Amino acid sequence: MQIETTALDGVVILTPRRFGDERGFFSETWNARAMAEAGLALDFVQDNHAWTRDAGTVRGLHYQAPPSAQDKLVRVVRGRIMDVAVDVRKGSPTYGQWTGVELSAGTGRQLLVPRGFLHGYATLTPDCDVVYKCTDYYAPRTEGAVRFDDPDLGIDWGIGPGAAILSDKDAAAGRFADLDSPFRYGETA
Ligand SMILES: Cc1cn([C@H]2C[C@H](O)[C@@H](COP(=O)(O)OP(=O)(O)O[C@H]3O[C@H](C)C(=O)[C@H](O)[C@H]3O)O2)c(=O)[nH]c1=O
Repeated sequence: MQIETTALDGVVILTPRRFGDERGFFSETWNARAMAEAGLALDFVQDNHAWTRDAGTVRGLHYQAPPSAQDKLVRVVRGRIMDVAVDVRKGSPTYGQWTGVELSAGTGRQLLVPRGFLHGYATLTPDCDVVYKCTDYYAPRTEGAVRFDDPDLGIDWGIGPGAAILSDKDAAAGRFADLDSPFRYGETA
């Protein structure tokens, strides 16, 4: 498994090895021992699968607050997305900064988004299947959300200037400047 760091400490790109042959390929997309050996021992308890019909759709930016904070391991099994993490750990030297990584079925790249980060993605193709593992269960009452197009964040989602397709919930999300993040840099609980 190849591991690449990003500008945000803790947000890492994982690319599992693919064994190709005349039939296609085989890949171990997650291996607890390999992750632990890489210092990424995470106890995932929930797998998610989101199918999105149209390109130009944005899901996010969301987090779940402690005690339901989630680390997420995101990958794409059909199509291509721009996967984005925003640092919302108070006291972090990269607080309010974002990183975007293209994930696709073609590359098999995965993004590890730890607790303490807002997460969202934009679909760059129609008919996108995104699957991701979480280290805590769904707890909607603990959810925090920020508008994907907040000017204070300045995220380039790779979907051009046209209106993004959003859920009503995401369209009503608040400003980053109004966020009272429950996360603090250096705290893991
Ligand atoms: C997240 C979630 C949702 N649901 C139900 C609740 C709603 O009836 C329906 C759609 O939920 P929502 O609109 O919150 O889905 P997304 O907009 O894709 O939300 C996700 O978007 C970004 C990318 C994230 O990282 C989070 O995992 C999550 O917030 O699925 C569940 O039953 N369990 C869950 O874990």
